[in-house]
Amino acid sequence: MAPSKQYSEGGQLQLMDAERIEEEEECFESIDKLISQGINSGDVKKLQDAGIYTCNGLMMHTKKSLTGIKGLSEAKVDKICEAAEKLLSQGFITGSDLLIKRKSVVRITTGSQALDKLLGGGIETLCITEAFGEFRSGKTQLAHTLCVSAQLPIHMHGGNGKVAYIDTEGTFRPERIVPIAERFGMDANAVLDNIIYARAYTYEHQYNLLLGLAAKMAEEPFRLLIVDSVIALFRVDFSGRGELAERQQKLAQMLSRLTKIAEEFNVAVYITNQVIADPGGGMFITDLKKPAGGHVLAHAATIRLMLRKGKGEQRVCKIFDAPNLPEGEAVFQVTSGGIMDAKD
Ligand SMILES: Nc1ncnc2c1ncn2[C@@H]1O[C@H](COP(=O)(O)OP(=O)(O)OP(=O)(O)O)[C@@H](O)[C@H]1O
Repeated sequence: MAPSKQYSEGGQLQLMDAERIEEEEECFESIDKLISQGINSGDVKKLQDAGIYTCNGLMMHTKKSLTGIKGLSEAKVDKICEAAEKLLSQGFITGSDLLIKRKSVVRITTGSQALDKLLGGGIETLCITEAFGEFRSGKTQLAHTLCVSAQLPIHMHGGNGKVAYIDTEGTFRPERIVPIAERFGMDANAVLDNIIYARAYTYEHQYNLLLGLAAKMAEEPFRLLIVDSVIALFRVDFSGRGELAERQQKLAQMLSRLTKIAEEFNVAVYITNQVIADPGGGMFITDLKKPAGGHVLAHAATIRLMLRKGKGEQRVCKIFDAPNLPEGEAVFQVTSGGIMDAKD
């Protein structure tokens, strides 16, 4: 079996058997397994061509959307879903079983202990974390740091996995990865090789990139997906009040896709968002800002972080909304080595 990469104690990439990675990454059932349940390989191929690579992912589609795939009749879809149900147990589970399932959550360090503490350990897999704030508030720098820390071994508070980066504003800088990797004692070239990057130019392109990602995530161990920024293209491609309803509907579809990726592949999804003026914010406070994307984004993001500038290179992160984190703030700093604790 071909060797693949893993990290040593010092965080350097090492070679390890692909077999071991597979053992660790059995969090989903490959779509190929449907063949053992009597589904013919031609139909499995049709599912793959439609971007469905796992049985878990299949169960996240409605029958209506599956019958929309060319060559799949209603009867075939029924048979496929029945076969997938046999492979997965998708019904009710007990609270204790859910607690065991939640143990698979990985928390990826942000590079700052203060910020990690605020987040209960770091950026979580299985959900969407949104960071919003004004320009230069550190959203993209946090994304760059996570690109590296997601590759650290678990015992170093990393995710031991690859990273996918969708850039809608052209702000990703591979050269920033180099000093950040060095700071964590990792080989910068290997770290860059483990990041797959795509620049999106339209909201449709952004959505199609997500569909294509399923194939890659089913093949290799990914632990982090970044979309920086999730909303920018929607704000360009839909203009005015007249298109707002359609924009929100398409945004909801995109966010639903992100949630499904997080759950299907045990991946942390980190998205950045812009802020807009909040005219209804209050009579006495001028210059009040709120996150863009309205209720649709508010409901999709599990953990919402508000970033703002502090003194000098310091930045402040406030928990804006999170189901299981107490309210609080943490001060951190942007440095050439990425996000770090603030030095007073
Ligand atoms: N190499 C570096 N060393 C130290 N600080 C840096 C470095 N690179 C960027 N920064 C800091 O990070 C800030 C930019 O932060 P970032 O790009 O994350 O902002 P953002 O919140 O994503 O804003 P925008 O909405 O404009 O993309 C810069 O203003 C600078 O203060």
